[in-house]
Amino acid sequence: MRYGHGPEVLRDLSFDLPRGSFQFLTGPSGAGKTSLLRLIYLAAKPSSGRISYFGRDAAELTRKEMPLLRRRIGVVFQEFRLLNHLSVFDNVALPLRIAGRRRQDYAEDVAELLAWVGLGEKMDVVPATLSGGEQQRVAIARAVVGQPEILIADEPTGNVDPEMGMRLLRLFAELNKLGTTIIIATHDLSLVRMLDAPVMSLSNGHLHIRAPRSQRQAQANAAPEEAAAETAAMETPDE
Ligand SMILES: Nc1ncnc2c1ncn2[C@@H]1O[C@H](COP(=O)(O)OP(=O)(O)OP(=O)(O)O)[C@@H](O)[C@H]1O
Repeated sequence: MRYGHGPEVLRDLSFDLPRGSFQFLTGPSGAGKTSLLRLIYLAAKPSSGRISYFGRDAAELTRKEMPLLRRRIGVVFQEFRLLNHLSVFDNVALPLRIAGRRRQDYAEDVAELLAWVGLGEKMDVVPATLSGGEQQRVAIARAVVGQPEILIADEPTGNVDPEMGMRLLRLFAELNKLGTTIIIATHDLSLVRMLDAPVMSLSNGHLHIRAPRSQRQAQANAAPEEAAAETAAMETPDE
């Protein structure tokens, strides 16, 4: 991927996000994490190469199919993208309304989710009156409320304290247990260590994927020398 005639920001990437998997995406600032998430969300097109979704080549999706596909994906953007003419409650309920659900059927779920992210008292205010961390939690609640098939989150805990960060990670882990495929970009390695998940690591536009901790430990027990060599080869500057 390149922007305009600029240099390649991502190159030689090839990977699958297996259905129901959970992965972290890490890498230094400017490594291309947001660009990769934008490709995955189909908000940007690869300059060359192919992305396929649920077995379909993304380039072949029609104008009608694209919004339908996006409804199956929940996204937490770095800049939140909340609607300021709607209350916090209505921002979170928006994906359900778009999906044709009735207010009386979802009101309780939305209120419960907002209470879980610590915003039970702020349901009726507009997002502009909230702090950055509170707005981030509204964006997260909106992304997860419809139990999307895929959740893409760009630094979803960037503006909250460590305790809330762990709470949000638990929310993502619960969603993953219900079957949602999750990819979370983060600089926060303490978050990464909390889950036994694979870590996709970007550096200078290249990607490498580190297996989950338990898998690496099992390998180390089975073949200690090979595992040590592999670990040395995969060591990255951010861990
Ligand atoms: N709209 C754009 N136009 C031109 N170049 C861009 C644009 N967006 C990003 N870039 C460049 O692409 C590279 C990767 O940026 P990207 O935002 O994907 O990195 P990142 O890993 O998400 O960084 P951070 O952790 O700081 O958010 C950077 O060199 C950046 O300058």
